[in-house]
Amino acid sequence: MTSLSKRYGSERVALKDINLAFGKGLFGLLGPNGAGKSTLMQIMATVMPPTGGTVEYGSYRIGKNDHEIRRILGYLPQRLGLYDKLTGEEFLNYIALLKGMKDSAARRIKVLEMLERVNLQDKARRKIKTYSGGMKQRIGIAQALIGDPQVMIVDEPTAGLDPEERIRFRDLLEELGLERTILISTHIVADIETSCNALAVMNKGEMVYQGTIPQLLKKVDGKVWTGQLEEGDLHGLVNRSGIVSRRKTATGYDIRIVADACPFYSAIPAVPGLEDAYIFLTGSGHHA
Ligand SMILES: Nc1ncnc2c1ncn2[C@@H]1O[C@H](COP(=O)(O)OP(=O)(O)OP(=O)(O)O)[C@@H](O)[C@H]1O
Repeated sequence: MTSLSKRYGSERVALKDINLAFGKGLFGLLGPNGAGKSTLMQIMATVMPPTGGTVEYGSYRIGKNDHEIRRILGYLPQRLGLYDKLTGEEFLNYIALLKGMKDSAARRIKVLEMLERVNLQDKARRKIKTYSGGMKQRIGIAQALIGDPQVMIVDEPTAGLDPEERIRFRDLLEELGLERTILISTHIVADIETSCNALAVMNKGEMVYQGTIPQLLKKVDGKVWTGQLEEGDLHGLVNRSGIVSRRKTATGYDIRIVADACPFYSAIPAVPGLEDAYIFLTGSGHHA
């Protein structure tokens, strides 16, 4: 994508001059709420036109070849309207029909294959309203997979999932990423830390980083500190938006913070992690 931009009305700029490229595998799009991730994904999924710039899938271009693009694309939006009264199997059958699979026998085979792929074959005949959050997300992935897309766009898929479901879902995406391009957006660093090699970080409509995780970690080398602060000293801290974590102790706080120089007298350098780099780029730390 080249020089992509999006304005809502005349005032709100949701995307500013975004340039991004990706190949096969899992690609993470990380950013705080309101960064513009959903806007970017909706444009990529041909759901909404950009105000400027271009998006290309090989030789196809958004706005010109939308029909062709939709055939190679699977999309799981942030809020997928699921038909609660349908069973998982009925829902997938309906989506397959919408995607143009007219032959009912072929459709049935496809639906069963998808249910197995996301490990919901045992729940196929249960109504979606009885599904857990994780199961709903997996049926969401199954619907996106019908048509065997080369590219999948998955918007904040782990929101509202418990830790166990989150890991299971991450494993599923990792497996699916072996065969195709998957773009996954999240504001939770742990969602992409172990599974994505390449990532982009967005903040306030701008792309503030694009590259690999090891390259990103190098940016914060020597800038991460840990130490204890007395209760009253916390508010005197200059770079509070750099606070990565803050844990209350009997006498004050255990602090982890990103700062160019030693932020307080007892702070010692720490080995950087992705969360530190994310706070460094977006300044979305725990404002004390
Ligand atoms: N339909 C809309 N009309 C006006 N402004 C919008 C619209 N949709 C999004 N925005 C604004 O555009 C900006 C980017 O929103 P977007 O939903 O793309 O961010 P996000 O990174 O996906 O965050 P979230 O995870 O909270 O959805 C925000 O300031 C948001 O308020």
